[in-house]
Amino acid sequence: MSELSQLILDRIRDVNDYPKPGVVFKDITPLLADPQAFGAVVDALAGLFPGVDKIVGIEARGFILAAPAACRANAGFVPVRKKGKLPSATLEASYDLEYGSATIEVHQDAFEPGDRVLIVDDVLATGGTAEATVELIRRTGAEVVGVAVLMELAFLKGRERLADIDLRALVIV
Ligand SMILES: O=P(O)(O)OC[C@H]1O[C@H](OP(=O)(O)OP(=O)(O)O)[C@H](O)[C@@H]1O
Ligand SMILES: Nc1ncnc2[nH]cnc12
Repeated sequence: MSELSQLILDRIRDVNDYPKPGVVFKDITPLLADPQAFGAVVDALAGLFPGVDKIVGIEARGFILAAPAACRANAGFVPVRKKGKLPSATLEASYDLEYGSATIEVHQDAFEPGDRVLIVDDVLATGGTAEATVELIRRTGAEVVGVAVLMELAFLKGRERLADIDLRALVIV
């Protein structure tokens, strides 16, 4: 196992039965509290897909990783937010995730024509959130070059829902 993988795994805490019975929640707050680990993760995410124009972060935990990664990669940051939070005209998509359902939005004018876009999030579980985000970005006319996550929960098979996407995870459990 790589040094980075170990650094990450040692700083993600399992919380049983949160937010619902049966769910093992991957709590990234210990990792975020460690500046060396946080910095290494941001650097790694920013380096996975060189040359992207925009990095999209998904509210809320995705913002924590995607915004510094965008800065580091010299790319623009675009927020995908839960419904009702973006002030200008939006596109929206609804989806199910491991423990619920939600509707997300992006500003219609968030991308330039032909923008190459990377989606960054903390956890890929069922893949519902990432799949809906890919759909949203494609509807704007921009190109999704990949999805980069800190942690993939392989047993939930989210990767199968993103068959046409270059999906990279810093750790897979
Ligand atoms: O692969 P999926 O089953 O779709 O689950 C993954 C999503 O779930 C979490 O977000 P959540 O909606 O809990 O929002 P939060 O970031 O505000 O905690 C996580 O940050 C991912 O975005
Ligand atoms: N098990 C889990 N832990 C943390 N975030 C998640 N998002 C979806 N499933 C999750």
